[in-house]
Amino acid sequence: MNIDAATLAKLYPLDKLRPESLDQLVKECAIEEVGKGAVLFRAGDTDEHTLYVLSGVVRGDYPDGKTKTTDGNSLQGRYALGDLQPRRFTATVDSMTAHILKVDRRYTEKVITWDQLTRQTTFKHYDADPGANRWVFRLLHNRALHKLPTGAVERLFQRLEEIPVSRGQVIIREGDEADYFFVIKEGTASVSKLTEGGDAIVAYLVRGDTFGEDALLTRSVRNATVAMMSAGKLMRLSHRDFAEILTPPVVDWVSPGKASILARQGAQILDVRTIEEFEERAIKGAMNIPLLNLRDRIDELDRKREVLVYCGTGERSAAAAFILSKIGFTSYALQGGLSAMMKQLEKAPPGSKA
Ligand SMILES: Nc1ncnc2c1ncn2[C@@H]1O[C@@H]2COP(=O)(O)O[C@H]2[C@H]1O
Repeated sequence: MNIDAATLAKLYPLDKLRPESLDQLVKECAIEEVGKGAVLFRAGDTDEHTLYVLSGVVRGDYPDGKTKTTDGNSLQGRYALGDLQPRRFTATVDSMTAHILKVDRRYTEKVITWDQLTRQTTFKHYDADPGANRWVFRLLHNRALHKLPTGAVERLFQRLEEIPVSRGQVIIREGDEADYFFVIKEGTASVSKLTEGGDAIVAYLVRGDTFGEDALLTRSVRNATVAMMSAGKLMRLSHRDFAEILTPPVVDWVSPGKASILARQGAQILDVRTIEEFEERAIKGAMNIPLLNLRDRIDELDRKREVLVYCGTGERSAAAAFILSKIGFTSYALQGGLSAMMKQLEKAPPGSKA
């Protein structure tokens, strides 16, 4: 069974979306053909997907013994299957086969928010040309934004300010004070760092990519130079708006007490200070990836486990938690940094019941 925008347009609440939003969402959808007895989710599960029964029959068994049936060939198939989280019932395929459409719940929510926002006549960033809005859909893939409540996504788009940029223009210079966070609306940019051998390009950025968050979060100077490789447009967010809208929902702070519980439950402990600082004193069992190397060494972390990040005070760990969130890690930044954690460990060493 193929999925196209017309199929999505029959489903609630996707039927309200603009064609360009449906076209983007189609790319994120998967249809699975499953056989009788397959369990789609269990009561109590929490997961990232919204499911629709496109064909076949699915039985829902509630913990109290009640059951309900969803027939994909009837109107019921137009509504998401038991969309509350955690799941209220166990969903099992009851027909010989069923076709189940699966889509990332949080991405869908963000697309719906953007779509509704652009219908407001006061909204300044909507462009009737569908191609001109591609940066938005790419930006919405940024996993850090998935943590933003709907109101914050609206505020983010309202406060972004568009600026035209020319080829070769330096947007951020390594060592400068920080003022703005940027999203690329049109064009490409390079990120370079000063090395002993001169400037070295470390990354290329394209439409929908973001940059400039490190210095805002660490309250230090820019750690790289970002220059435009082509003319284009940037969207920028002031330091103040970044701190108000993006930092609180994206960076999850934990107290030393909660951090010890996370560590006991198997979270990876990541120290983002320099090698010298790490060698002098560190939390037992921690791995060291200095903040400046984190983007290049991300593969050393286990994506399936939570990451507890710490540094000296909390500022570098906030930036690290932001970088990790962007690519889908569940990460926490330790409030108060290493010394707060050391005090906690003296009170309750690992393995103790406290
Ligand atoms: N290796 C990298 N890959 C991608 N982006 C980077 C890399 N290093 C630095 N940056 C970005 O370049 C920006 C320079 O300014 P900031 O330090 O505020 O934030 C930095 C990051 O957003």
